[in-house]
Amino acid sequence: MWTEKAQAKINLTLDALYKRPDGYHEVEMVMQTVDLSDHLTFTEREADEIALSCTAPYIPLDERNLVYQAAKLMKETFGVQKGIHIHIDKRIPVAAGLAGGSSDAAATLRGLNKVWNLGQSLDQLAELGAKIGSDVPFCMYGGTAVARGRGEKIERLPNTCPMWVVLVKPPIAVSTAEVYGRLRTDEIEKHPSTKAMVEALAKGDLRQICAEMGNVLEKVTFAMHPEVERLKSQLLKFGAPGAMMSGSGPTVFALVEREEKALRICNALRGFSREVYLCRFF
Ligand SMILES: C[C@](O)(CO)[C@H](O)COP(=O)(O)OP(=O)(O)OC[C@H]1O[C@@H](n2ccc(N)nc2=O)[C@H](O)[C@@H]1O
Ligand SMILES: Nc1ncnc2c1ncn2[C@@H]1O[C@H](COP(=O)(O)OP(=O)(O)OP(=O)(O)O)[C@@H](O)[C@H]1O
Repeated sequence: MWTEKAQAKINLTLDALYKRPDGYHEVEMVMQTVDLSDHLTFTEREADEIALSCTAPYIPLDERNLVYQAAKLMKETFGVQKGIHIHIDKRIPVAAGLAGGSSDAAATLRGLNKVWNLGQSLDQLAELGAKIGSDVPFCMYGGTAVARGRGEKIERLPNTCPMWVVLVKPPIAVSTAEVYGRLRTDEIEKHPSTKAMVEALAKGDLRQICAEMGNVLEKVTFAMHPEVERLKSQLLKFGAPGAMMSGSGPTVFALVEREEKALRICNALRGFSREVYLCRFF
């Protein structure tokens, strides 16, 4: 038996430069993992099959699950003729913009690399993970990083100071494909600056980090779901120095330096939302 943690991520910046001929957007994003994680347990089984179980009842346990896809990819790539049972203890909210599925897929590649003794490096696993989804390579490494290309080209950054993060997820699901599909890159008013965010992180200056946050998908998701923008305004109203939507949403997050203040904001938000999480950069 082997266990792996799959960390959630937030986007500190998300910029889309243009739509590529392959349908994906060329992006530039500063990404950060937080200590909110799914726990995956791997148990070898007799029959040469992939079997999944999950604590969340509404998640598919077949080929639609990114964990299944990751296990199948490992079996096919390395010709493994062994069975595996993977249990997902789901703690990351689903379809939230927190890369839950992508991080589970990355954890599956890492886990099976160990269980089946395949000897692959993290870089090799990240390259393989890109076949499953654009966020998987970043999730392979975690920490702080710049992601480019369609998200799969990762430049790792040194760890920054461990800020507190308040996450709030409204009770709606957002399709990443639909949000990107509605984005018009020629109409983007302000592109976030990767360079300025990287400098702010290197200094560990929360005010500056908050000032440099930007996500070009916010406008699209806010237009579809005004309650997401309202939650962001509430985070700011309750005293967060900076707040933004993560990925394609609908989760919004606030960065806070001190734990007491983060707890105060969490408590205030609980009056408006059932899904409020307190975590830290990880
Ligand atoms: C929104 C983010 O989560 C931010 O980190 C990512 O950019 C999306 O990552 P992801 O969910 O792993 O995305 P994928 O599963 O690869 O793609 C889902 C869909 O989003 C759109 N997509 C995704 C990534 C990208 N750079 N450009 C896109 O236009 C495509 O329509 C694609 O079919
Ligand atoms: N292991 C998994 N965990 C969660 N959802 C999964 C998983 N595998 C497949 N899915 C499906 O993928 C969809 C998106 O879920 P996920 O939690 O990965 O979204 P997300 O947090 O928005 O990810 P991203 O930020 O990468 O776009 C859900 O509708 C879910 O049914």
